[in-house]
Amino acid sequence: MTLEEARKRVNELRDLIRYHNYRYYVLADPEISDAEYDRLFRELKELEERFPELKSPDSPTEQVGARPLESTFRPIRHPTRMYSLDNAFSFEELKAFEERIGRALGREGPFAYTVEHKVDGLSVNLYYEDGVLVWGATRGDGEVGEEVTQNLLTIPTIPRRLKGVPERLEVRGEVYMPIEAFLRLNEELEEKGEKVFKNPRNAAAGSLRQKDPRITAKRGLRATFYALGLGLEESGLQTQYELLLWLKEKGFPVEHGFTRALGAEGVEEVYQDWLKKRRALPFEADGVVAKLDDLSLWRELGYTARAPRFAIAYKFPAEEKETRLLDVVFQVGRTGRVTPVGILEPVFIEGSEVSRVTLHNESYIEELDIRIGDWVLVHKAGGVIPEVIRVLKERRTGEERPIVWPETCPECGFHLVKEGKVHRCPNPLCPAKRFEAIRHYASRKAMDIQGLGEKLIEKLLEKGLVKDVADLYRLRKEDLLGLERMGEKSAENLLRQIEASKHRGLERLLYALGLPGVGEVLARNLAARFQSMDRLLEASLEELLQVEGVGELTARAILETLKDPAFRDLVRRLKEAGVEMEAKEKGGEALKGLTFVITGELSRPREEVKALLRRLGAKVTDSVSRKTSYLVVGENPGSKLEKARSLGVPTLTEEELYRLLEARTGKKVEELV
Ligand SMILES: NC(=O)c1ccc[n+]([C@@H]2O[C@H](COP(=O)([O-])OP(=O)(O)OC[C@H]3O[C@@H](n4cnc5c(N)ncnc54)[C@H](O)[C@@H]3O)[C@@H](O)[C@H]2O)c1
Ligand SMILES: [Zn+2]
Repeated sequence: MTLEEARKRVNELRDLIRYHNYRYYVLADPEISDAEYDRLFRELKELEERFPELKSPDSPTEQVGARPLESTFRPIRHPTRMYSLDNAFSFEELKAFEERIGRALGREGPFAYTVEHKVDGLSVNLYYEDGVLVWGATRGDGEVGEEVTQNLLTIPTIPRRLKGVPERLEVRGEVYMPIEAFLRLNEELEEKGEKVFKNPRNAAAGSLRQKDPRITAKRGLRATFYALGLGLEESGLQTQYELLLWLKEKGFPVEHGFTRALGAEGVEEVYQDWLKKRRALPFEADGVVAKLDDLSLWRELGYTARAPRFAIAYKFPAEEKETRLLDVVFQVGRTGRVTPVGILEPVFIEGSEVSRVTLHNESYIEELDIRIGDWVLVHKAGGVIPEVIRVLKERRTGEERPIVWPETCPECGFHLVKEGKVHRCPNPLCPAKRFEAIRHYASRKAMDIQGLGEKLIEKLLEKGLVKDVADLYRLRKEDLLGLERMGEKSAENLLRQIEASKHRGLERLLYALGLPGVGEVLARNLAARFQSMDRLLEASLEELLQVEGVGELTARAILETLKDPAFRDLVRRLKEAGVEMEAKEKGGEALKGLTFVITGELSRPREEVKALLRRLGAKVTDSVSRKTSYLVVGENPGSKLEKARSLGVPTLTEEELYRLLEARTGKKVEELV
C-alpha cells in the first residue's frame, strides 16, 4: 500500500467511524455491531501505526466517545478527564500488553492485576463535595459530558451522601440495564408495536438520557462503580482491589465482580472462567478489564490520548455469521400477539446452532427492511440471544420477497386484529394461547413439571384432556395410558411431577401464570409484597406501583388480568386442586426502610441473617453511619460498636433482633430462615 492509498483509506475510515460514533453515543441507535466497529477501528489504528505521518489528534483513535449534542442536556466539564480502554482480543494481545508495561516501567513482569467484569453499559461520573452529591454526568468525549443528575437519582443504590471521604470526590462507574429488565422493556415495546432496543447497552443509554426522569425510573437501571477521579490521591488507597472495597464500604454498589490475578497467565485464567459463566450473569458483560493493582504504577505509566496504559479490556468473542433468511413463520403468544420468527439457514455461533431468530414486530421489520431470501449478518446478543445485525443488501438478487403478515391466526383461523403495529388473535380459546400457557407453566423456572414436554402438551390438547393449566391436576393415570408411547412408569412419574408442582409457592406460580410483563424477578417482588394470591387479587393500582420494578404500563396490565373473570376462575380451580397460593419467602417487606449493620459473631451464620433481613425488605450495609437504623451486636464486637455509640445509632443484641422480627412478621426466626 502506498502512502497515498493509505491516506485515502484512513480518511474513509475516520469518516465512517465518526458516523458510527454519532449513531452509537449520541443517538444510542447503532447501525453496525460492536465487532464490526472494532474491526474498522483496528484497521485505522494499524494504518496509523504503519504510516505515522497520517496520525492526527483529531482521529477517532485519539479520542474518547463523542462530544454530546448541544441543547439536550446541560454540558458539564469533568474536573479530571475520563478515558476509554484499549482492547485485547486474544491471549497474545494480552501478553503484548504486559510486555509493553514491562518495557515502560523498565521491569520484568508478571505484574499483579485486579480483574473485573466489563459491564456493557455507559460510564458516568458522580461529583461529591463535602460528601454531598452535587451532580452526575455521562462521559461524553471524556472532557465534557451531559448532566443527568435527576435521572441518575432514580437509581436507588446511588448514594447521595457520604461520610469520611475527600472534600472533592469524583466516583466513576457504569450505568447498565440488567438483562431481565432489558427483555421486559423490549417485550413492552414489542407489545406496543414500537421500536425495540438492540442490546442492553443501548437500552441503558437511551433510558438514562430521557428528558423525563419518571421514564428513566421505570426502566430498572442499575449502577456499579469502579474508579475515582478527584480524591484518589487524598484517599490514600494503594491498590485497585482496596479501592473497590473502599467504594463498597462507602455505600457504592460494586456489582460487577472482581478478583486478583498474577500476570497475563493469571488474567487469562480468570477470563476463561468468567467466559464460561457469562450466561449466568444478570448483566451483559462484553469482556473483562484487567488493571494493574498497584496504583503507584498508574502514575508512572499515565495515559494515551484515549486510554490508560495500565489497564486493558480483554473482550469476549463476538462471533458473527452470514446466513440466509429462508422463511418467516408467525407465532401466536400467550397474549395472542403474533410474532414473526425468521427461519435461517442454520449457522454455528459461539457453541450452538442458530436457526431461528425473532423479528419482534412490524416496526422492526420495516426498519431492518428485511425480506425472505435476504443474506443477513447474525450474532448472539450477550452471547445468548440470536439477533440479526444487518441485512446484506448488496447481495440482493431481486428474487427476495417481502414479508407478508397473515390475515388470519395461524393457529385457529380467527381473523387477526391490528392495533397500531401489533397483530393479535382475538379468539380467547385460541389453542396457541393454550399451548403456550401450558408450556410456560410447566417450564423449569415456572412450576418445573419435568416430563411435560411440547409433544405431550400437544397430545393432551388434541385429545381434549386439558384445556388449561388447572386441568393438569385432574389428569388420571388412565387418561395418560391412552396416549401413544406412554407407559405405566412414565405416567406415574408425570403424575408425581404434577403433584409436586403444587408446592412451588406464590413466587413461581405468579411467574408460571404469565401475568403480563411478569418475569422471575417481578414475580418474586410481587410475592414478597403481597404474600398471598388472595391479597394480590385485591391489589390496587397504587399498591402495584409500589412494587420494585413495576412501571405504569405493567401495573395496568397486571391489574386488568387480576380483574379478569377468566383469570379469577382459573385461580379458583388451581386452588381447589390444592396448588399453594402463599409466598414461600415469608414476612413480606416487614423491615422495609430499615438499615442494619452487623458486628461480632452471631449464633447463626452471618450470611444467613443478612439474607433474611434483606428478604424482609431491609438494607444491610457494612459500615455504620447516621443512616443506620440498628447495629446488631454479636459476641466480640468490633470497632463498629464505638462508632455506633458515637453517632447515637441504637444497638440490638441477637435476641433483640429476633424479637423485633417476631413482632414485625408474627413469625419466629426459625420459621423465617
Ligand atoms: N456499534 C457501533 O456502531 C459502535 C460505535 C461506537 C462504539 N461502539 C462500541 O463501543 C466501544 C468503544 O466504546 P468506549 O470508548 O465507550 O469503550 P469500551 O466500551 O470499549 O471500554 C471502555 C469503557 O468500559 C466501561 N467499563 C465497563 N466495566 C468497566 C470496569 N470494570 N472498569 C473500567 N471500565 C469499565 C467504561 O465505561 C469505559 O469507559 C467499541 O469497542 C465498540 O464495542 C460501537
Ligand atoms: Zn388464534
